Amino acid sequence: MLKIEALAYIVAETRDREKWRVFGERMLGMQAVATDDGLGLKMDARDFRILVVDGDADRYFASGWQLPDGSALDVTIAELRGAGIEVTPGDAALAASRKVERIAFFTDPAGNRHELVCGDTGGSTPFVSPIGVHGFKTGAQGMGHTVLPAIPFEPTLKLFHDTLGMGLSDVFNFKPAPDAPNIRIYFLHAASGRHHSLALAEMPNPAGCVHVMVEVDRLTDVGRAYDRLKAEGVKLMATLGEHENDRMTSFYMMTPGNFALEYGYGGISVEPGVWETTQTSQVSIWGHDFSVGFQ
Ligand SMILES: Cc1ccc(O)c(O)c1CC[C@@H]1C(=O)CC[C@]2(C)C(=O)CC[C@@H]12
Ligand SMILES: [Fe+2]
Repeated sequence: MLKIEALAYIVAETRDREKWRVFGERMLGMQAVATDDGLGLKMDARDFRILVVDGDADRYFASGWQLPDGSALDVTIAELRGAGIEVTPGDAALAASRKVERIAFFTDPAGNRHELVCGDTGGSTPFVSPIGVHGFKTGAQGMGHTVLPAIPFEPTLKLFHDTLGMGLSDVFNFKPAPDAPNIRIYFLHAASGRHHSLALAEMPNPAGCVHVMVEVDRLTDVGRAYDRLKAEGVKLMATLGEHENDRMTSFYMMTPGNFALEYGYGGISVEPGVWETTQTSQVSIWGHDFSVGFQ
């Protein structure tokens, strides 16, 4: 049974918090806040949606998944254990770090760390962007989506689709070159109906994440962010474009965590249990030139 509501937060590890602070405020337009054990980037009333903690590498660390309450968390833990996944209850220090009532974590077959959480113990001060971004589209649909490396693909998909019950919104058999083998990218929704909260990509990634997507509530703020790239010295990974599957208008940039971030507007929602899986035939209906990322 699908209990996961949304991607609540992501955690990155860093050797240089200051780089993330400048990137978060000046490039993304989020609010930097000091937390007990890291740097938080605030996108809405929640204390943070991106948490940056100290580590010995600059990479993605974990995905935080929202459960509605403690009993949903217990059920989800039991389902994972029933499928042979080892789940560890988090202690009070970990719950305090993430500002949640309860937390448990597990590693998927591809080696990605996931945190299951319920309850928000942080504050609820309104979001005010330091550079005038109007707002991020979060709420019940969470902070956005994450695309994780998924090799081996089948058991990783099985965990999220069969065991956790996330719905398959769209499947993509991506051909990087005309004669190259297919790379599967499968897009999964949670209960709140964001077109995808998670995508599993059949490709390795040394930083632990292919990209994270955040959505603003005005197209103007995507355009303004695009304009800021050069001044902030941020590397463009894909030009502006609109995806065929979720109709998101976005561009991609590199983060201080060595994974990409998609900054978008206007993605569609799906109705869980009703939506029938689509098969996308192209990355985008216009734009999204990924070749710039390799220059
Ligand atoms: C195809 C697609 C639909 C909706 C999305 O939100 C979305 O991020 C994507 C693109 C996924 C994918 C990626 O992130 C890594 C680089 C990829 C493999 C490409 O080179 C094209 C498609 C890209
Ligand atoms: Fe994306």
